[in-house]
Amino acid sequence: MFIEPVIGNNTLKDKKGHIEVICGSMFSGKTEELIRRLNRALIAKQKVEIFKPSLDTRYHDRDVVSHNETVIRSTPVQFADDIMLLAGDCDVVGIDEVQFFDKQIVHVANKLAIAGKRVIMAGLDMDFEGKPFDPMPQLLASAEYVTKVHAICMKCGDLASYSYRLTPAKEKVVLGEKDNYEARCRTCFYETKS
Ligand SMILES: Nc1ncnc2c1ncn2[C@@H]1O[C@H](COP(=O)(O)OP(=O)(O)O)[C@@H](O)[C@H]1O
Ligand SMILES: Cc1cn([C@H]2C[C@H](O)[C@@H](COP(=O)(O)O)O2)c(=O)[nH]c1=O
Ligand SMILES: [Zn+2]
Repeated sequence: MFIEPVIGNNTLKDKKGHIEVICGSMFSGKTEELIRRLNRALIAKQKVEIFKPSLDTRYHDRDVVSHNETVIRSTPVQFADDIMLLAGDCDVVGIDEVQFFDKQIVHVANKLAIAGKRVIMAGLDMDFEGKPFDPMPQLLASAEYVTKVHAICMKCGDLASYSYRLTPAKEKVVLGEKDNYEARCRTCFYETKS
C-alpha cells in the first residue's frame, strides 16, 4: 500500500512539489488508486485539479471512471500544455490515462512539481505489443514515487502486467475495455502472441 509522502496542511507551507506515477496494465487498478489518493487529498482540504485526455471518452466524456465504476470529476484537455494553463494555484494535480498525452507532458509535470505541486499521474506502461507506451518511460524516470499495480491474468489467474488485445487492430491507440482487451501475465501474453 502506498503511503502518501505529503498530506495535511503543515507540509503545504513548504510548497515542495513532487511527481507520483501509478503504472501497470489495463484493469490493474491504476484509476482506482489515483482516485483514492485524490479523495484523501480532498479530505485534507487541499485544492485538487484533475485532468484526462479529451480523446478518452470510453466511460464518460468528462469524469474519470474506473472499470469498477468509482468516479471523480475531471477536466478533459487536448494538449499537455492545457494542464499548465488550467492548474492555477491548486496543491495537487491528478492526471489519468497520461500515456495518451503528447511528450510535452514530461515538461509540464516537472514544471508543476517545481512550482510546489503534488503531481499524481496514472497510465499504461506498455501497449498491446508489450512495448513501452511513450511518454510513460520519461515520466517514470522523472517521478520521485512509482507504484506498479497488477491485474489478474484472465488465462491463468496469476498476476498480470500485460494488456492483451483481443481484436486484430494494429493501431497503437484503440480505446476499449473488456470487449477489446484482457489482462495477462507474461507467459500467457507471449504464448498466444507468437
Ligand atoms: N483481470 C482483472 N484483474 C483485476 N481487476 C479487474 C480485472 N478485470 C476487471 N477488473 C476490475 O477492474 C478494477 C480496476 O479498474 P481500474 O482502476 O479502472 O483499472 P485500470 O485503470 O488499471 O485499468 C478492479 O477493481 C476490478 O473490479
Ligand atoms: C494496451 C492499449 C490500450 N489502449 C487503450 C484502451 C483503453 O481505452 C486505455 C487504457 O485504459 P485503462 O484505464 O488502463 O484500462 O488505453 C490503447 O489505446 N492502446 C493499447 O496498446
Ligand atoms: Zn497467465
